[in-house]
Amino acid sequence: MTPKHPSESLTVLTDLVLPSETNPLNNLFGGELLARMDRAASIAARRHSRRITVTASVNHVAFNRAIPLGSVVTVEAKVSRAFNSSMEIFLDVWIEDRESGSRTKANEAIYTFVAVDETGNPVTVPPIEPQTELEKQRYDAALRRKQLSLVLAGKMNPHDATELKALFV
Ligand SMILES: CCCCCCCCCCCCCCCC(=O)SCCNC(=O)CCNC(=O)[C@H](O)C(C)(C)COP(=O)(O)OP(=O)(O)OC[C@H]1O[C@@H](n2cnc3c(N)ncnc32)[C@H](O)[C@@H]1OP(=O)(O)O
Repeated sequence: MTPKHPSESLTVLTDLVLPSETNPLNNLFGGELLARMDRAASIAARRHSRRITVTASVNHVAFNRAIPLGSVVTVEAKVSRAFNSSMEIFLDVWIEDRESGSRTKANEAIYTFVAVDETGNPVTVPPIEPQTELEKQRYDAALRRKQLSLVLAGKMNPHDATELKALFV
């Protein structure tokens, strides 16, 4: 399969925070943000694989900054690494200052999607070739994160997690 660049899967979703989407502190409800990120990641995974894709795991979410009611929120999703049938999607979440238009990073997350056929069986996806420095950093660390996710899910024996173990020796 011909390799693709992360930029080919770039997905940008911009939307407002409405009252029905907030918690009692008038900030964006965490589950609403998870859903927005899931939608963006799903589209990025489809753009990379051109297949049906399903969420296999939410590997990391950092709610670093509360997002107030009325904010303009942009979720950016890109495939950071493709394995056999699975893809790691890196998400960056930005909020926009109403007056200056400047953007502040609010959150980030990492999701794993798997490409499947019409019967739900995993299928192979194209490899990825990172271009920018950030894309290369995210690509390099992705195997470690995949192994951690599989170990935590009880799908990999920690003894086989070579990349993960290398962190501690
Ligand atoms: C009349 C209508 C007809 C319509 C017909 C057409 C449909 C029209 C399009 C609709 C589109 C809808 C899209 C909906 C999208 C959702 O709504 S997703 C909803 C939430 N997600 C789900 O329901 C997924 C449920 N889980 C699964 O289906 C299976 O567990 C999975 C994810 C396919 C994995 O299956 P598996 O048997 O574990 O397969 P396995 O070969 O062991 O693993 C596959 C890959 O996943 C990786 N993996 C598995 N678990 C993990 C983990 N925890 N962490 C990291 N990696 C993992 C493996 O390492 C492996 O990676 P590769 O080495 O191949 O790269």
